[in-house]
Amino acid sequence: MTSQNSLPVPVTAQPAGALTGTISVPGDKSISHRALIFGSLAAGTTTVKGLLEGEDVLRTAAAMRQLGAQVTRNKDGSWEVTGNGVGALREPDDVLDMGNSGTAARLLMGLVASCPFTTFFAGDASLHKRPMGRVGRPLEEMGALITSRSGGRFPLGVTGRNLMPIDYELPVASAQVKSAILLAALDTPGITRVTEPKPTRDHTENMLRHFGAAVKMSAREDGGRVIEYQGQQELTPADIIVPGDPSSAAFIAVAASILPGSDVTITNVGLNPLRDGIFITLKEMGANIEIMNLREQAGERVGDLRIRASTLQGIEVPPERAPTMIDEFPVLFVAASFAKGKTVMRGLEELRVKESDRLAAMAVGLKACGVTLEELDDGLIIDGNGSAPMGGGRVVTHLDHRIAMSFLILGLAANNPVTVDDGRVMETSFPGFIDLMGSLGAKMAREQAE
Ligand SMILES: O=C(O)C1=C[C@@H](OP(=O)(O)O)[C@@H](O)[C@H](O)C1
Ligand SMILES: C=C(OP(=O)(O)O)C(=O)O
Repeated sequence: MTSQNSLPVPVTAQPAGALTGTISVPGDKSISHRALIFGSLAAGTTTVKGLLEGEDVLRTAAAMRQLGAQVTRNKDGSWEVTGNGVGALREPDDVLDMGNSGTAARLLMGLVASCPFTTFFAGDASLHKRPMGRVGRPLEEMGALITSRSGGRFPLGVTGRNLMPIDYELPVASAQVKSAILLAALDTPGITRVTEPKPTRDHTENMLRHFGAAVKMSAREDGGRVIEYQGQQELTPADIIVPGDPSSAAFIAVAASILPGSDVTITNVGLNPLRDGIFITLKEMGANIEIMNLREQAGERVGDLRIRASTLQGIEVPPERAPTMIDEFPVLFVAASFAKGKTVMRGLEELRVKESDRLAAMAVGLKACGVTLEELDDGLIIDGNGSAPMGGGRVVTHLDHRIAMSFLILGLAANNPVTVDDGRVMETSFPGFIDLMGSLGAKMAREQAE
């Protein structure tokens, strides 16, 4: 893992011309974590193609090995995961280091809650600030024992037990909490029921089905969803092709929309209807995004995106859409900074507990780049005048990959270069970001060490 063992590497984006070309983005981070986890629980070997080889996912790979699965990379870039069946994990002989990854941390807490041993977890400075009680509480209700620092934060230990199923309504819209409970339910007799008032990404449910398990999902009249899982079903190995990450594609979609003359095609992008809110929102703002070649791949919707530059208008983003684009708000804030008029984005209190407080980090950086905005408790109102912001300045990324990439996109289209203080953290979700952007014509460079 590179991002923690070396000095910060500032990266600068220079104002650029049109972006053009056809590319694909690295694999979906959410699906990649789950492919490794479920592959490790099925008895036999699962081959995974297109796995995201970003630091967050490599943490999950390392953790699954520590828990007794065989996880290997083939020469052709595919991965093989061999498990021993549900309930067959072994006690790790060291702490599981989850690095910067909230998804790895929370999903694996759920997974080990039914294992008859104690698993210790730690992570980086960003992860140690993030709330884990939201996962710890339902797991304790099921019978697991969580020992943590005050406030339920990392580092912590999860002592697994024979669990009881629960009927749990999520207090926050979180696919990580939902998934942690479903993973705890895998080896728990009886039916576990999770209700989500606002539907969140359903990759865990899709993948359980892909591995042959029965999952009942029902829609409520008020728009919520109920997921029921009968524990102790066997999982059958099932090969996976991971689609490109829509959260990564979003950076390029915004860049191509705001850089005049751009015409970029991104092939093989995951377009799960619970992940595509950013593209719907950009289109509502006037972006020219064409979705082509829609298809189904390993239980997930996939398509190609063609994005041509356009003039964006400010809009009000429906707060109920937030869960379908929760990681894309930082780059949407950038798009809104180039739009004409006010863009109102609310219902975003969850952004305060991501890798950084993304509302605060973005507000400070955007203001330093000359953007007019109002920071609310639960969102931002950005008032654009339809032309490029001034840019300039050096932005603090707070160990947050999405803050780093968002400001580099802003720097491409602003009047002056933008520098982010540390680009290493982009490796967590988008390895090769600088080179891929360069292949489209963007100018981004790491500062040379003296
Ligand atoms: O389940 C997942 O893979 C994820 C869920 C989301 O987090 P929350 O569950 O905290 O909303 C998202 O922000 C994260 O990047 C990935
Ligand atoms: C919030 C994110 O990830 P995680 O919660 O897995 O750290 C993200 O990738 O934007």
